[in-house]
Amino acid sequence: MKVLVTGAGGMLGTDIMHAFKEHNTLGLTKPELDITKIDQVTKTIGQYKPDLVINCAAYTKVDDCEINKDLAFKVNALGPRNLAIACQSQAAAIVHISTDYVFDGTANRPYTEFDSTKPLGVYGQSKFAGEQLIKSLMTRHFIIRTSWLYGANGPNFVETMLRLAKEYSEIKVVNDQQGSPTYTKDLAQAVVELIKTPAYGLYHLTNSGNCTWYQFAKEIFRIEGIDIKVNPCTTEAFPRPAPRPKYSVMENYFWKLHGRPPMRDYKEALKEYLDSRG
Ligand SMILES: NC(=O)C1=CN([C@@H]2O[C@H](COP(=O)(O)OP(=O)(O)OC[C@H]3O[C@@H](n4cnc5c(N)ncnc54)[C@H](O)[C@@H]3O)[C@@H](O)[C@H]2O)C=CC1
Repeated sequence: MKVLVTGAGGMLGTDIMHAFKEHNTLGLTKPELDITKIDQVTKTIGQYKPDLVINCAAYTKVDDCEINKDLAFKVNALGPRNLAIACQSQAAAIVHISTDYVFDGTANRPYTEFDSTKPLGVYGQSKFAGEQLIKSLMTRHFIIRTSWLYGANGPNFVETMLRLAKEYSEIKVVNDQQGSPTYTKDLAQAVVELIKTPAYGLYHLTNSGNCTWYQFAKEIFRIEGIDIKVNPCTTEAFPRPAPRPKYSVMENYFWKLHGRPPMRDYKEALKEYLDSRG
């Protein structure tokens, strides 16, 4: 299968490239293909003629999106639209990555793919607009909502905690936001499995289990044997420009209905990630 990966230099994009190395895969970074430029997108996809495009490109700085609203919608909504138009005209399928931030976090049980969305901030709004544009412009789409990503190839929460532990003997971490940390390597492997069938549609895909950021930090330090005092705090005590959902655990319901075993527990995935850092 001929595959084209956008945002191939990003955290998930790099692991997607590894996972798809058995395929005939071309990865393009932002300087090589800017998804906001419709002419570039249609030309590149028209020339390469992929069977599948995997869109890992996004404007992911959640707080910056609040200030740079136009850029957020350009990259996260019009970018996927451009890809959808080009894919549709070349009869290519698309995998598009979306986010738990499409939810407002007021649920008291894991969100399924059937639940209503209500993004709280610009990032979530722009990502949701991207989902809608893809859905309305092409049928052969896999839209994957994932959450709390970490992996070898980008700044992430795990690396931030390990850095802070070198600088401080005591830190505070938010304990009233709950989600499912997900290892980019596991997500990339799940994408490999998913695209084997034409079971198009919307999927929630995360590692199993859930925690607060505070509990996630405690688990990182436990596995690493790091002695640091971690104090739980509220979101209000740690103000950020963009609002975050308090609860964004997602049931991987369609994945389950599709007959797939749950992705492994986040603690097991986290241990493998930490061990791989040496
Ligand atoms: N990091 C996280 O915790 C989560 C991420 N996601 C989604 O997962 C996907 C991958 O995210 P990450 O790998 O973490 O992000 P990342 O920021 O590491 O990678 C995104 C890549 O997109 C590229 N990019 C930005 N604007 C572009 C443009 N106009 N054209 C082409 N490329 C462009 C960047 O250069 C970067 O390499 C994104 O769709 C993101 O919204 C979803 C949930 C959680």
